[in-house]
Amino acid sequence: MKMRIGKVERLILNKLENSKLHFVLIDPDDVPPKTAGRLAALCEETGVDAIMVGGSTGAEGEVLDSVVKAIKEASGLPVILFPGSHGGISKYADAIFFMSLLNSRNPFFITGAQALGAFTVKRYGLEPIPMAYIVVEPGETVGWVGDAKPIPRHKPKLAAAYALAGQYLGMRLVYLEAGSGAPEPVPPKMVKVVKAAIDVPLIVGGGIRRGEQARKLIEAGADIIVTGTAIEKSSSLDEARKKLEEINRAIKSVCP
Ligand SMILES: CC(C)=CCC/C(C)=C/CC/C(C)=C/CC/C(C)=C/COP(=O)(O)OP(=O)(O)O
Ligand SMILES: O=P(O)(O)OC[C@@H](O)CO
Ligand SMILES: [Mg+2]
Repeated sequence: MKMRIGKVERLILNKLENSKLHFVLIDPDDVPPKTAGRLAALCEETGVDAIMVGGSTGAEGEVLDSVVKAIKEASGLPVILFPGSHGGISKYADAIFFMSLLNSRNPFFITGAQALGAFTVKRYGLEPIPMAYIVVEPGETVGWVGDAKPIPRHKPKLAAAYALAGQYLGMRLVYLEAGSGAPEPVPPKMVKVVKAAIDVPLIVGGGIRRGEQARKLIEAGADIIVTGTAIEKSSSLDEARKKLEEINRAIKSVCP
């Protein structure tokens, strides 16, 4: 049997040779297809590297499909599913973060949803990208829904231990999540300690609203920054453009 790295993962790895990356999360529960398409086009224009689609609640079925389709029609960016369960799978996407919430108390979020979704991913020909998902305080909706035991903000070594365990289990990405809409992002000190422990790329998301925060996280060792709320909640497309430009500039200003 030959295990192959897929197209989207290869693209991410190639891009990481030259710069740090910015992914934007669109939640189909909050953003209708037309707006999702407009935001995706804006993301492409301003230099965002990929679009993630998902949500803890309600991002399933027709609602999910129509948002993924609208994004694919409006932009050439890779669309990566960010599922809250096996319900969050759409055949119109390019890839899926095949994630395990390593610090959940509930086996459903560690291996259960994955088993229930595995054959759907295969049938749709989606590219699975194995990812260790670690929820840090406060964790917000995903911490509650995913029944996480959130990593205390002042215990970076605990996060590093989960991250390294994820790598040793074969996961090719690590995602540190403070929770969508968190008042503060994951502490840069924690990012630094996690990065020093692992060899796979590190994604950081949750509560990142300003370029300055993104820059500090990148300087601490993040490879990919995820923003959702900051873009989603912009009052107009013009505001969203300014936000995207501010955060992209901050991310790309740090040399790899
Ligand atoms: C790989 C497969 C098939 C399933 C994985 C299932 C797992 C492990 C999910 C982890 C737990 C979970 C509920 C993740 C959801 C992550 C996500 C899409 C967060 C987006 O933000 P929201 O939590 O929707 O925030 P708001 O409600 O504030 O928008
Ligand atoms: O909405 P925000 O706070 O940007 O968080 C994005 C992402 O990390 C959620 O999974
Ligand atoms: Mg949501």
